[in-house]
Order: sequence, then structure tokens, then C-alpha cells
Amino acid sequence: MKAPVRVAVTGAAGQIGYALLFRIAAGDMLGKDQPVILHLLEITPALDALKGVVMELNDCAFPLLADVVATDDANVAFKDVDYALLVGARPRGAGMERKDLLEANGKIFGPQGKALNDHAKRDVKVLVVGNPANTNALIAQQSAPDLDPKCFTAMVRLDHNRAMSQLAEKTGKHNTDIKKMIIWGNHSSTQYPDIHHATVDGTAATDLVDQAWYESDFIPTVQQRGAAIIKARGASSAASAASAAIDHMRSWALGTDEGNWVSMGIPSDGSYGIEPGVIYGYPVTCKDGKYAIVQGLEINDFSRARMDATEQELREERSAVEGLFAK
Ligand SMILES: NC(=O)c1ccc[n+]([C@@H]2O[C@H](COP(=O)([O-])OP(=O)(O)OC[C@H]3O[C@@H](n4cnc5c(N)ncnc54)[C@H](O)[C@@H]3O)[C@@H](O)[C@H]2O)c1
Ligand SMILES: O=C(O)C[C@H](O)C(=O)O
Repeated sequence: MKAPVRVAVTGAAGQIGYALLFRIAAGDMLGKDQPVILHLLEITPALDALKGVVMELNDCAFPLLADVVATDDANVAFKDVDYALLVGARPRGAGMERKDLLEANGKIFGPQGKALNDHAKRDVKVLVVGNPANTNALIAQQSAPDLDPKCFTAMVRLDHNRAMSQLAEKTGKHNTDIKKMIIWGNHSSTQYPDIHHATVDGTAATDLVDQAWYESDFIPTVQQRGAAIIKARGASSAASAASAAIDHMRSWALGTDEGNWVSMGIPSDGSYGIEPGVIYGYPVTCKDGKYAIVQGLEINDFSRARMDATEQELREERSAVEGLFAK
């Protein structure tokens, strides 16, 4: 049996937390041979609710769950952690854009970035889920000067999965037939779901669907899917968000499949002409616990305009939060 690894989850008593913890403890994220110690962070008023979640985790008698730490202190929650899923943040309501949450949520991520800087393992893998995820990840990263910026990522995997599901439905195929989907940019309504490199059961996706459907149906459906779920459910996505978080971390830790890639929000290194530093959705392959941007893809004018628009939004969000980077 492997030695246990430490996995921090913030907002552990929230909706996504409730859909996430039990799957991590069951081995869905890091494998059925990897014991985990869960470190659960909540705000003080939610500690009673968190106690109930811990009771339920214990009641599952998971073979892989080695221990649980439940706390309202980020310094305790991030002590020696190998993985950190930063979920704890307010969700948006109907009629809001995710960036409207920056004021309420941005201030959470400076102190948490600093606590990760001071206490986490030096190769910690951080996934920010709390919205607006890309810019919150930037705040955390900028507040952790002693950690490699590559430790910090934001979730666009839910968008990636949504895009695969839409394309599968349209072409009458299964999700598993879709390869090489891309979500470029921000987890927001400017994100650019790009099918120019995608294949469906080995055939180029662009040969199977027409431009009108791509432009006027597929792209807006994927961009607006979060809002559509809020409208239908009266609450933001939770189980699908938790599932995407599991997928993101599993790909990063255990690797991507040969001949395929996934989308991750990562600090831009300037690839594809994107402003260095902003946390931008890119196609990546993962191996040995590291991700690498897929290079050399041909970008046409249609894609370029959309990649630039979502980059512009990320630059604007960055300008709005520079005061929130913790020293
Ligand atoms: N990136 C994505 O694809 C994606 C998808 C779905 C939801 N989200 C976002 O995830 C976040 C959480 O959603 P939810 O539905 O679980 O919300 P929720 O309100 O059900 O739960 C959030 C939890 O976070 C806790 N919390 C608040 N501040 C905290 C802090 N400083 N430290 C620790 N915990 C804190 C709250 O007490 C609450 O229990 C929201 O911002 C939502 O918009 C992102
Ligand atoms: O849309 C939201 O606010 C929640 C989440 O980011 C989603 O995409 O479902």
C-alpha cells in the first residue's frame, strides 16, 4: 500500500464539497491504491455543518481514507498538503456574471495563497474552483512567491466536459469518441470552446458540423451552460463541478491518455501570444505529475479573435485585483 497523501478541500461543507469529498475518499481522484488524508477548511460558522460531513465520511468506512483534519484555520488546513482544491467561495445568483463575485470572493484567495506558500509541500498541486476561478487562482499564485507559479491552476475542465458532451450529442456519438477539445481562456462567458482540432471517432469535428451550428449554437451553449443550470436548478452546478475537479486533478497527477489532451487554466508563458502570467485555459498533456501546453496548433482568424477577447477580459480582471495580492 502507498503512503497516504494529504488533500486539502476548502468550502468543504458547501454544495460542491458534499459532491467531492466522498469521491476523493473513494479513490476516484488519485487511484484505488492511493490512501488520502483529507484536510477540510471552512469558515467558523460552518464548522458544525462540517462536523456532520466528517461524521458521514467516517460512516462510509472508506478503505482509502486514512484520516480527516477539519479546521477553520488555513495554516492548519494547508500544512504539508500535496493537493489543494480551493472551492470555498460564494456562488453567483441568476443575472450575475462570475466576475461580479470578484469583490466578495477575491479577498479569500490572498490569505489562502499565503498560507499555501508558508505551509504546503513545495510541489503542491492547487486547483481553484471558486469563482471567478482564473483570477482567484492568479490572486493565490501572486500571494505565494516561494511556490512555483506552475503549482496554481484554475478549473476549465467543466467547460471542456460540457463541450465534449454537446459535440457528442450533435454527432450522435459518445463522449469517449471525442478527442482534442479545447477551452481557451477564462471560465466565463468569454471562454472560447474550440473544435478546430477535435475529432469525433477519428473524423475532424469541423467536417461533421456546420459553421452556423458551431458559431450560433455550440459556442453560446457552452459559454452559458453555468447560467442555464442556475436558472433550471435554482443553484449553481455542484455534482458536475465536483466531477470536473476530480477529472482535472486525476489528469494532472496520473497523466493524460496517449493521443489526447485536456484543458486546464494555467499561468500563461506567452504561448499562442497570450499575456504572460494571466491564468488562461490551454490544451495540455500531463505526464509524471507535470503539465505541458500543446504547442504548434494552427490558429485561424476566427479562433484568434475569440482567444484575444477572453485574454482581454483576464487582463482587465487582473488590473482590478492587484491590490488583493497578499504580502
Ligand atoms: N470553476 C468552475 O467550473 C465552477 C463550477 C461550479 C461552481 N464554481 C464555484 O465554486 C464555488 C463554490 O460553489 P458551491 O456551490 O459549493 O457554494 P456553496 O455556497 O454551497 O459552498 C461554499 C462553501 O464555501 C465556504 N467558504 C466561504 N468562504 C470560505 C473561506 N474563506 N474558507 C473556506 N471556506 C469558505 C462556505 O461556508 C460554504 O460552505 C462558487 O464560487 C461557485 O461559483 C466554480
Ligand atoms: O456558472 C456558475 O456560476 C457556476 C459554475 O462556474 C458553472 O460553470 O457551472
